[in-house]
Amino acid sequence: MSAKLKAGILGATGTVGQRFVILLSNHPQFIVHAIGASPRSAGKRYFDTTKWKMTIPIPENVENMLVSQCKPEYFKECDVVFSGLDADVAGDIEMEFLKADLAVFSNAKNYRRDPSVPLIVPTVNAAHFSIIPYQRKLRSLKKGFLVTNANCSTTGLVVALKPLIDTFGPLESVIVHTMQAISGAGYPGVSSLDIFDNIVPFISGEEEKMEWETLKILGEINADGTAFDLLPETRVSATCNRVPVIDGHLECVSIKFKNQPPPSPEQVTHALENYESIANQIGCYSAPPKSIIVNPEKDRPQPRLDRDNGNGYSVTVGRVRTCNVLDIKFTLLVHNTVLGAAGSGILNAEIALARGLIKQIGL
Ligand SMILES: NC(=O)C1=CN([C@@H]2O[C@H](COP(=O)(O)OP(=O)(O)OC[C@H]3O[C@@H](n4cnc5c(N)ncnc54)[C@H](OP(=O)(O)O)[C@@H]3O)[C@@H](O)[C@H]2O)C=CC1
Ligand SMILES: N[C@@H](CC(=O)OP(=O)(O)O)C(=O)O
Repeated sequence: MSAKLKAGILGATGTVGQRFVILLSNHPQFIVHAIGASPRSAGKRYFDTTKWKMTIPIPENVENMLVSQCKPEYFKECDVVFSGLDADVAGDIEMEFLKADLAVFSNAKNYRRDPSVPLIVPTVNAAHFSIIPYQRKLRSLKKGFLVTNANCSTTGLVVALKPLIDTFGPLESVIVHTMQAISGAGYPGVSSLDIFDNIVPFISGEEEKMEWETLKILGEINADGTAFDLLPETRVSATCNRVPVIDGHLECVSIKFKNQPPPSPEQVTHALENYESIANQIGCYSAPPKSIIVNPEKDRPQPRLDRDNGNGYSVTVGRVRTCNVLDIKFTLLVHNTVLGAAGSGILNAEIALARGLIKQIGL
């Protein structure tokens, strides 16, 4: 395959869409070919209709592109379609794109629980791509498929839990408290009067998503690639808070292992530091050199200082220590719009490409 694959972005004007635009500029395998948003934006130049909130300018190849409606006919030349659509509309639109036999990588929550749709955090459960042949058969697709990535807070959590389960066996319980950035709520999102000088101890639906998605992602796919088995026996309890930070979700995690006695904090640190994901092993362009960075300083990770580690694709862990109630506790940080959203979609597409699942249109 020589030329770059043509990428479409649905919801290109939004918080996640803007991150897609940044991460795809200068990508060696994908080039932005079509962008879509709501009827409010359709027909306008990207520069004119987007409330650009990134700290670097709009890439030149996209600023003058015309935004189209999110209809498959405008994206039929795209080899891959990334969706950063609002969940209120993602369900219907993504299904139309799937029916048009396009390869869709979705950030929205709508299909994460679908039994034939994989929920993939690229540095955790790339093995779940094996459901795609079954999904295609089920829906009579030749080259299209739908892959979802996870809720942003769930993403950070499962990256840290994966090497611990692999090394020390099943977890009995996980208790997590989040401090989530405002960019997680999109734009304009949380009103300044609610979040300035304040913390909001509620994010609608977030705790339920963390508690359920963790079990699908860390569970197994069955031997014939036709179903997911949720992680058995592990109970997850999440409490989610919105804090006045722009990007980067911080999470305080306590865990109890099934096998006793549990590993020491040093053994846990070693397992986290030495974790290598499939995305690394196959040499994906966006895979960070280390999926997990353990920072030994006593007051890290911190959102402003650590969210860009691994270009936003690494999860940073710190404060690994004994828990007096469960076994081990630690703090982690995930960049919510990179690994927690657009970055996962792109890295998932890189893995799908390496696995031969994406067929270039016109070749
Ligand atoms: N922000 C984050 O950290 C994360 C977000 N997600 C998920 O990603 C998705 C996008 O989130 P986010 O970027 O924050 O949201 P935003 O509200 O910032 O952006 C929403 C996007 O959807 C488009 N849109 C709205 N209505 C329609 C419509 N009727 N037809 C077509 N397009 C429409 C908007 O276009 P327009 O500008 O024209 O209105 C905009 O491009 C959501 O499903 C969210 O849950 C997932 C993980 C993390
Ligand atoms: N709810 C997350 C962002 C998000 O949109 O998540 P989801 O894709 O699971 O709906 C946050 O507020 O930080």
